[in-house]
Amino acid sequence: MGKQEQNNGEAVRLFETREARFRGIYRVFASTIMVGICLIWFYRLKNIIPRTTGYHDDHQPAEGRRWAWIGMFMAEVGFGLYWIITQSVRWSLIHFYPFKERLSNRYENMLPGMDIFVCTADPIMEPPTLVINTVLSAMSYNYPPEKLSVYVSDDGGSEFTFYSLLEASHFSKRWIPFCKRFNIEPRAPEAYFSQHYSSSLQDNKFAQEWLVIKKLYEDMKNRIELAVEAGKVPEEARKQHKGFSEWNLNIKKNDHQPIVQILIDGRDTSEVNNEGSRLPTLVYMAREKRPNWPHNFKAGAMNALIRVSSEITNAPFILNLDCDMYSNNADTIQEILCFFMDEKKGDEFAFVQFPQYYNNTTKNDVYANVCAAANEVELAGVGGYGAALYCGTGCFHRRESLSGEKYSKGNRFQWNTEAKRNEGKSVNDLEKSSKVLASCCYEKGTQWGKEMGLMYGCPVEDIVTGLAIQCRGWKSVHYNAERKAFLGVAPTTLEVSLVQHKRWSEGMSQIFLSKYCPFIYGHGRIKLGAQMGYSIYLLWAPISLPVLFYVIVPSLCLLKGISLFPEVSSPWFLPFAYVFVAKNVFSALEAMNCGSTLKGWWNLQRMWLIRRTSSYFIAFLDIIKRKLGLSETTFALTDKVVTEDVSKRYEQEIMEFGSSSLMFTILATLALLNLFTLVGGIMKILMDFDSKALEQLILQIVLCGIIVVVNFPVYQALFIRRDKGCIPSSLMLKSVVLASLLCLVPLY
Ligand SMILES: O=c1ccn([C@@H]2O[C@H](COP(=O)(O)OP(=O)(O)O[C@H]3O[C@H](CO)[C@@H](O)[C@H](O)[C@H]3O)[C@@H](O)[C@H]2O)c(=O)[nH]1
Ligand SMILES: [Mn+2]
Repeated sequence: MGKQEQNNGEAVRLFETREARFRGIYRVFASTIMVGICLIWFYRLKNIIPRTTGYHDDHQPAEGRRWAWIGMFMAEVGFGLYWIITQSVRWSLIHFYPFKERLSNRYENMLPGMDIFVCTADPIMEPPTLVINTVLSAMSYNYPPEKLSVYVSDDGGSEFTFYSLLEASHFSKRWIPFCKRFNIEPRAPEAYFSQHYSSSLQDNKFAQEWLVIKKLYEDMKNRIELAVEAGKVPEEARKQHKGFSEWNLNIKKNDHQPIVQILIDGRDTSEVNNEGSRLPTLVYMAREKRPNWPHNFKAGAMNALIRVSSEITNAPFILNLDCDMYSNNADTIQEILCFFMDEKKGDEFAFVQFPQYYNNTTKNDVYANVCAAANEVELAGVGGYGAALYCGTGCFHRRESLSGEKYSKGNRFQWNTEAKRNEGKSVNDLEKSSKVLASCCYEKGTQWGKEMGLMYGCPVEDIVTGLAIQCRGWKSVHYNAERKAFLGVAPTTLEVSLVQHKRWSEGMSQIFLSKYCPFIYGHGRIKLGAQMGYSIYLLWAPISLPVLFYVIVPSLCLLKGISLFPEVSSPWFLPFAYVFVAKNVFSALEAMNCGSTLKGWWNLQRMWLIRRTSSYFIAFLDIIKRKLGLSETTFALTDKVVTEDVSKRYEQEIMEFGSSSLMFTILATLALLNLFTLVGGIMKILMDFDSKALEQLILQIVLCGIIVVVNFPVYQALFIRRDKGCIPSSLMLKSVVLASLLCLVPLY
């Protein structure tokens, strides 16, 4: 390598990009589907006022059929256009590969500072032990500790979170040297100790140490859990740190003064770990909250963190983590610096986003949390246009771009390779000046939340902020590392998963309808492919409408004997069959190529249907309400703790219903409707011995049949299961009544 470096005269790149394989073949294949879609549209248009010949000549309700037909056409136009949009990301897929050895050779002693932000919001839904696991994994990166700082934002304003951080700061003195000496992974103790067992240890010295550290961890965990249970931090711990005095006033989650406490001051050379090497800085922050000040949820927390960290360490790079996501690879920082520090392209990059993976996914991923193809194809594809989406966690930012600066060509960034020293300022001084930055009124009259920092007013602050950064001229990277860089906690019940998707789809479609619509705001600023790529996500909510139509109307028409598709013997049958089969076979192959199982793909199809008909549809209604000024932005936090009963069912991949939310009513009603119409429709044909009808209705029977098969777990939860996760009988009654009423709707 060194030789080549000399020969070329110019520096060797720190990363490379590679085009995905088989792109040519894919383009041909995609074109055939496009032809199929056009044929379908043409067929619908050509037959828009259907001739009244053939089957049901005299008694087929013509008007009803006409409207159903127009609806089908519109739904298919919707699907087709959406499909076209999803092609943007597959058309020119690019992958990134960093060379971290080259980075180490070249910049060993010139590495920049790194500030790591961890957000938490509620000590019950996000237990303090979860938070400190993330914090400990971040503190033990293979990175010079004097350049590393971890900031925790606690929107719960909880003494217990503070207490557990204090405990973690002590434990880190043993944990970090242990991690580094034996080079263990992952460096979140909970995950590490649950994956490795002492019996498998070969090395004696390691085994001894292992047992000691494990004991230390468990003792610490017990102390924290006991304190939470007792509702009181032990007195002797309270005496250890002045910071506890902040809670003397008996503060409330949504009403308290700003709190900033530096638990470990990285400048302090006496703050050393067990082996005498330095420790990373560790800061606790709970920004000021007052009932009449909007706090803007996570975006508000992140902006306060940006300011507070600029006062204390001001590192040029920032890693943003949610408290439920630990680092799974201790070398990640070196890898992403290959992008940022590349001599040729590095200065363009605002952020590097890693895909979200989880440490609690089951084999077939029953709630389709991972969606391998989305990570490896779709998100990577948008990244191929230089516009990877910012997904809120597992993302490394350049401080300038996150704070709102525009990109300007030729602007070469010089950063201090030493962390900000703040000579002469004591910890107390720093805490005092930081508190001002974390107060409610600090942002008044500033650009924070608009042009600076993360943007306010949207439940997906991350996506809209990333888009705004790109529209200021920056590029971003989607990097799917070979060893997963971060692992988070995925929802383990259907309801939590649907609530999360509702927040996402609502937030994203809000962006589409706002001035930040990628086709308008992004026009001329980001590539057309990137605008389309964004829209795959921003159109989640409206795509629920054609899906709902397709799930309800063809089935109802089947029951009434109204044919909406060409008959089997007609040549027009072919485009329908081809598009449907080819698209699904391809998506299954793509998913399996990305590491999903066939059953995992099947589960994804089910979740696809469930989300679109429930979460996305309700989100769509809420967006309309919001446009009419009837509702405000909220952020429904996802619960990270479940009872043992529930988590057992999750392990067994049994779907968890068990509550009577509106989403489940919709879901059960649609499932029953399709069951009724399928049975009713087939019986009618059989009783009439009507082979012509069978031929005309076969596609509807297939469609309805597939919906029924997909919904199998719903019927199980309605009629067969008796555990706590089944559908309550009140909801069952409600949905039976609703589905029957729908079946009675006359179609004239
Ligand atoms: O008022 C709030 C609400 C949330 N959070 C934090 O935001 C993070 C994400 O919340 P979570 O309930 O876990 O939501 P998810 O759906 O898992 O989050 C995904 O979607 C969010 C946008 O909707 C992004 O912000 C997240 O990074 C992304 O992981 C967590 O660390 C929370 O502690 C706050 O700090 N303050
Ligand atoms: Mn989360």
